[in-house]
Amino acid sequence: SSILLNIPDFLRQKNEPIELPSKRKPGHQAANWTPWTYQPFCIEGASGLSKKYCVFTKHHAGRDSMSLITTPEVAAKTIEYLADDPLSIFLSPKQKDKWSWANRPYGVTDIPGKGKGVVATRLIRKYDTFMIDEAAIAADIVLPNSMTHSKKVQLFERATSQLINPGIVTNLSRKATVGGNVVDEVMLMNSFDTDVAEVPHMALFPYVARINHACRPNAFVMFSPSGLSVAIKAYHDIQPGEEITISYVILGKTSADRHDGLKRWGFTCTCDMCSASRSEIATSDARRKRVENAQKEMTDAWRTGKAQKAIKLGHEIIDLLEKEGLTPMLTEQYVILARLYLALDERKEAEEYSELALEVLRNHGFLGTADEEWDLERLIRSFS
Ligand SMILES: C[S@@+](CC[C@H](N)C(=O)[O-])C[C@H]1O[C@@H](n2cnc3c(N)ncnc32)[C@H](O)[C@@H]1O
Repeated sequence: SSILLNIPDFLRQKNEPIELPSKRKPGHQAANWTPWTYQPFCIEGASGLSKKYCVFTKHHAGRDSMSLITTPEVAAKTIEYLADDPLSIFLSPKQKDKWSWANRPYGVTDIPGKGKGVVATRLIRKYDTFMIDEAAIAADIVLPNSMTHSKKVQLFERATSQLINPGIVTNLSRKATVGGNVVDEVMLMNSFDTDVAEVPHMALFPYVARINHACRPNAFVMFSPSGLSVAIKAYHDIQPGEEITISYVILGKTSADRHDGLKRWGFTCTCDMCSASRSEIATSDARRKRVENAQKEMTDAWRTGKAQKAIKLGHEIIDLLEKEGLTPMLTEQYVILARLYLALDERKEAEEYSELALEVLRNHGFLGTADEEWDLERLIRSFS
């Protein structure tokens, strides 16, 4: 078998009840698997893949505890992030003072046709950060393909059972029957793609996992540098009673592409845009297709020295994005226009578009929480 021997398991007599590996006792001399709470439990990948994947659990990390299913290399790189305080990452000192985990402006409730969902219980203001969450489980994305099903299930079950509160994960299963498993019923339908130590992982954020998808969402997800915590921010004012939604797929896609992107989540989307009339969907798709084509034309025009044409296309794209309500996608266009104007030595226009880009970026929280100085040059440098 390619399962690496786990000594405590190996020594266990047949029929002996399965026990979790012993936890480090407080004050006890640290074992060599520090800082993890349990001895890492490892399984090799499929034959031909030399990588081994292990479960690394840490209690009192994240919300209460966190399990990573990843390579020892990635696990080693995440150690420096385990004590991160997500409030300091996502909130300004003033916002942090006002933050309360108990007094949340939303609740979880049944939503017809979608299972459960999250609904605002108070007014949530445009650009407010109103939910902060930390991964309970994060797993290397190649795992679902590179291993036999039973090995995967073993790793995910171990990752879950070693958490302080496994219910936070298992409660997300929509199956009423017992005998299911975490990977098929919870991870695949509830996790988000995130980079951990620059390696793509799927991460389960138990509170965010209750937020349903909408193609024109009222909120969005921001990841921390470690990829292990997230903040949810409002795109616009959200009224009490309104369902909170995020997009599970990249913004700006046509209905067919959104449909493809949502396949792995295993549901037929019933959001406003998916249930709109054929003609409304066609109008929106036509604009989005035009954005894609105009972006290509703009790049070509720029490459062949037709700066005026590129600028004209840039304005057309901005107009289409505004009509589609795709504000976050405007920043890139503003930056491109700033660069084009700068190249033509039209400094005033360049500054104008740089200001517009910075405003959207700042509002969305992408410039961090500190009052750093940003100007045209720095903006262009960071985007090139
Ligand atoms: C991340 S979970 C969201 C919370 C979930 N509704 C629950 O009850 O736990 C994703 C699942 O919610 C449902 N869902 C999310 N967005 C939906 C939508 N726009 N239309 C229909 N079902 C949706 C699907 O069953 C999907 O697999």
